[in-house]
Amino acid sequence: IIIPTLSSITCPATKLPSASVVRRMSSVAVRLLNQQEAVALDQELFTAYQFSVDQLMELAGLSCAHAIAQKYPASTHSKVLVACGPGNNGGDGLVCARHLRLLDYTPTVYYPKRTDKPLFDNLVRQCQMYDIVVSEELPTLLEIDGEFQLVVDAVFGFSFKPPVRALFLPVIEALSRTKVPVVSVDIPSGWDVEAGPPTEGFAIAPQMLISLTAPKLCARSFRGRHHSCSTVTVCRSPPQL
Ligand SMILES: NC(=O)C1=CN([C@@H]2O[C@H](COP(=O)(O)OP(=O)(O)OC[C@H]3O[C@@H](n4cnc5c(N)ncnc54)[C@H](O)[C@@H]3O)[C@@H](O)[C@H]2O)[C@H](O)CC1
Ligand SMILES: [K+]
Repeated sequence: IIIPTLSSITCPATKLPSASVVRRMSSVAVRLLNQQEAVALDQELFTAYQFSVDQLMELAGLSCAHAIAQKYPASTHSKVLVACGPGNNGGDGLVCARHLRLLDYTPTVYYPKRTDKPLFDNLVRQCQMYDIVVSEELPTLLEIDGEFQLVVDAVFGFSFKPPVRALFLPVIEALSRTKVPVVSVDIPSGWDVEAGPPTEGFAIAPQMLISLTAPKLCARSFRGRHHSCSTVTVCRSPPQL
């Protein structure tokens, strides 16, 4: 298996407007990463490049918030539910919520399984300092549909291994059934990182996918409207925020 290094990934002009463009570009410029490659690339950022997890997470969450603001302005989509999982994808969600708040949104964070590490404690604290409610209670489907205008799916990223464990089944079901547009961070949660959506049970169908660093193989199955690729950590050109 050839693990791509940062220098071997050809970065497109930072934004990929639609899934069809991603698929067309995949043969030309964008390598869709398998799970092992995604993990290896992340490790390379931590080791060879000596980025800290805090740095990468801040960039990931910041670029997600700005990508969201481009497609779903606060004037029409201010009430946002941010669903955060137990790993770094959830951390991206916590950072994203904070930056959405700074962009005039009113995010609420659903965070059912806190990670007992200072980084995550601090991210929660920062959300609370920005008056963001962080809750372990999942709003009902009626509440999501009635009270929110956008959902950010930051439950699972590239380390997810199916099937979804019990604690997270309700959120995956709610995000699959809601009428509110869903924006998935890096991977639509519950999807196999390579094979795509599950063939049984509930499958999230996001309207927007924000791929971090490089799209993963499951992006081939993305049928939503907006595919944004945040390459801030690997491209020389500045992010289009
Ligand atoms: N490269 C970048 O630009 C950066 C990406 N980041 C984000 O980090 C995630 C990957 O994070 P990681 O902690 O490795 O994994 P996940 O968030 O996907 O989740 C791991 C977490 O989930 C649990 N889990 C796994 N499978 C299941 C399951 N079937 N049911 C329930 N729970 C499950 C597992 O036990 C862990 O607790 C990447 O996608 C980006 O979003 C970073 O921010 C750094 C920069
Ligand atoms: K996700």
